[in-house]
Amino acid sequence: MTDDNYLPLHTCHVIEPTATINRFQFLLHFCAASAVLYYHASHLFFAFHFHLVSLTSVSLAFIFLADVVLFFMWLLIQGFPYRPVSRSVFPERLPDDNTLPALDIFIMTADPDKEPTIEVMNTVLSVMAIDYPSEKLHIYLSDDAGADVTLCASKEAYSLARYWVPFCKRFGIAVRCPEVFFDDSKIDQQDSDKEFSQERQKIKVMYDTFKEKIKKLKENKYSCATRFQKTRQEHPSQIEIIREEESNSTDKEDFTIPSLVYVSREKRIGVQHRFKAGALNVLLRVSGVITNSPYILVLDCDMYSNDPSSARQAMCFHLDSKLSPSLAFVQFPQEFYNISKNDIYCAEIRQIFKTFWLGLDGLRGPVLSGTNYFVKRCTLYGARPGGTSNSEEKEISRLKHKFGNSNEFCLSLVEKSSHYFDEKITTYVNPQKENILTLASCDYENGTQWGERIGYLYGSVVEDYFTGFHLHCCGWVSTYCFPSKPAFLGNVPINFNDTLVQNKRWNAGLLEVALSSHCPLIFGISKSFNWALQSMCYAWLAFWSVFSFPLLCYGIFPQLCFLNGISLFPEVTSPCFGAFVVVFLSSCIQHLREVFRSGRNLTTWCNEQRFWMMIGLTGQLFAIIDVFLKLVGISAVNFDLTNKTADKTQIKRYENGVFDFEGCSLMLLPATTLSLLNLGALIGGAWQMIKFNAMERLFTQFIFSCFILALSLPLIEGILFRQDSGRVPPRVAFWSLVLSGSIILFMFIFC
Ligand SMILES: O=c1ccn([C@@H]2O[C@H](COP(=O)(O)OP(=O)(O)O[C@H]3O[C@H](CO)[C@@H](O)[C@H](O)[C@H]3O)[C@@H](O)[C@H]2O)c(=O)[nH]1
Ligand SMILES: [Mn+2]
Repeated sequence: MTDDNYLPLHTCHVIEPTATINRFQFLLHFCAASAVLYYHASHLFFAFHFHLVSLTSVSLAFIFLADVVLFFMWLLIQGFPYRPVSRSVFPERLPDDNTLPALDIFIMTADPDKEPTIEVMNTVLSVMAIDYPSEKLHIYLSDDAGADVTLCASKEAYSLARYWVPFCKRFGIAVRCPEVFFDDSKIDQQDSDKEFSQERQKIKVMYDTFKEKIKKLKENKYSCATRFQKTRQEHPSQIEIIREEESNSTDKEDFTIPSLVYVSREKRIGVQHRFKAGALNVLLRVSGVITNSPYILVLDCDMYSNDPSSARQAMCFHLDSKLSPSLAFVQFPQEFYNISKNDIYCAEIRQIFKTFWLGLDGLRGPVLSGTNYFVKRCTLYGARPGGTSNSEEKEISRLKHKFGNSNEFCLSLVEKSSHYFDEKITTYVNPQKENILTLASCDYENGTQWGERIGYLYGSVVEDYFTGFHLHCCGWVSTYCFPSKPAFLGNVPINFNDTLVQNKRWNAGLLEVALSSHCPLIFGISKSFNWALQSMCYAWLAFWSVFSFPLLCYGIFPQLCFLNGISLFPEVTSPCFGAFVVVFLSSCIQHLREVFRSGRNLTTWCNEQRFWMMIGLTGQLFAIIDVFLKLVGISAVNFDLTNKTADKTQIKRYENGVFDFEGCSLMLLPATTLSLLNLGALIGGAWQMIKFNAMERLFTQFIFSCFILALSLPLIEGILFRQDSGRVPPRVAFWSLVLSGSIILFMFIFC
């Protein structure tokens, strides 16, 4: 092919005029925010001059500190809007199928109660049927619970796949997750093709039987022979290669189906198992000796494949000869199937997936996001971009030092494809089982570099962010593939407590990285301009939880001052007031522009403002406490699994956009207390404002309190007016009433 008729596999362009407007807005906001900081600083100086300790001076001090933190975070966030890009891919230009690389798919599950087996199996079936040569696809299911039901269900799923996969490929089914396909409510067209309808009916019966079997498995009526006495916390490693039987070939038509490997690593009480990162590292090793595909797709168990062409889309980047030598992974957005129209918990994570990652894509690439990414295997083994390894690095004894004492695994590092798997005849030569089981044992990693330099990194419960950051630091880049049809769809928590627990984990994990030796502020910031911006973005995420500090300050001091008729902000008629208005409006407009650009509306804007406030005062605050407790050695930060089940009342409340606080712990207390305090201050302050005719002086604080009240309405309602089980738990309501009441009383008595 000559250069003239070379057709690119993908294109990329900067999103304009957004990028230019963003830069202009930066200048405007910078000036106004500096003026506000100057105003606060000078007032603080005068206040301290007159009274060292008074409500006014203390409040001004905290508001000043809060603004400094906000300003710092605002500076860090500037990398995201600097150069947003959008990409297109052309999978039809890929070389023919037999030159496509092999792909291992990792699916992670950890608890059959919180993660319904049928959903996990739907994920498995959906990826088995993707549009990619079956003999080049290998699916690995990691089961951290070591649950028999998952193993048995996998075998059942495999049997079903022998019909499901050919059916999908023959009729070119658009969504290859059986549950979605057979969900009658989602079928929009009456298909007249008789053969198709007959086949569909036949497979539907099979699928229903399959579901029935799994239900029985769960009820223990249907048993599957087990060899071990197992519990979730303690079980030996177990690996089963579920593969195609040579017989029965008449049913299978011309299609082979991908292999499925069930992996449950060893677990022992008292031994750290490193959560998802630990499970991923086991899969890396086990798959290394079985199939050793050069690319890996990682999926959470609830993320089914919604577009069978996703692997080919990803290959448009990985197979581009220019980009490929430095490309570590292709990230797809996380999108969700069970989000309600209201999306009160902002589960869409719009800002991350619809704005920030587009921005990072224009720098060195998006953050590794846990699921929906296609990573190049060797990058996880510590390889450097474009680097050729010297012969020393290929010496098995040296490799063992880093990678552990397995001949098989170390051989897999130097050989292109594993000797256990013969690609031509697509059957496994049965690997020596003992050797593979060792790779999944608790002790294998002792004394090796796994988790520190190799594989997924330990040390943070956001193993994805941490590992991706490490890859970027090693010089790799990533790309963001955001097709209009969602490539994968997952499940979001639909009550406030689950959302809170999830957000707390993310924030704690990010803060762990911020406080580690890998702090993005130190790491890599001086390499180049793009790198500096990229590191700032990483740092913004790492320090995300510090937003709780300005939120606490703004939730306490303006209210206390308003209650006492003290003014914290300039009068409406003063020229300084303008700077405050510009800062406030500019940040609102920036946010609104983002929301509209993501195809969302004013409701999303309100929801995000409210959610930001609520999480800042709960999840983020407790994340800081969690990390602090870890630092002083009192407790560890845990990976609390997100619940993926819900009952009917919960679903109904969620669909109706009603906040569901059921099950919330005292973690909710700061948010509820401050919302009541704001309500009290608003009433008391407004009364004072009228009585002393201080409209002009206190107007800003009045408006500010009204704004907070509007944001905190669901909390107020949940404490004071609701009776259903989704209200704020009585224990939390009681304590927040006591606390906010005492603060207000204290103010009346002593100030
Ligand atoms: O010890 C564990 C804990 C979790 N998981 C699996 O990890 C996945 C993600 O867990 P989930 O509870 O669904 O967490 P989320 O908060 O929804 O996950 C987000 O955040 C995680 C980091 O905290 C990332 O790993 C995920 O990919 C990302 O979707 C699930 O498939 C789990 O089965 C394990 O395999 N072992
Ligand atoms: Mn999840």
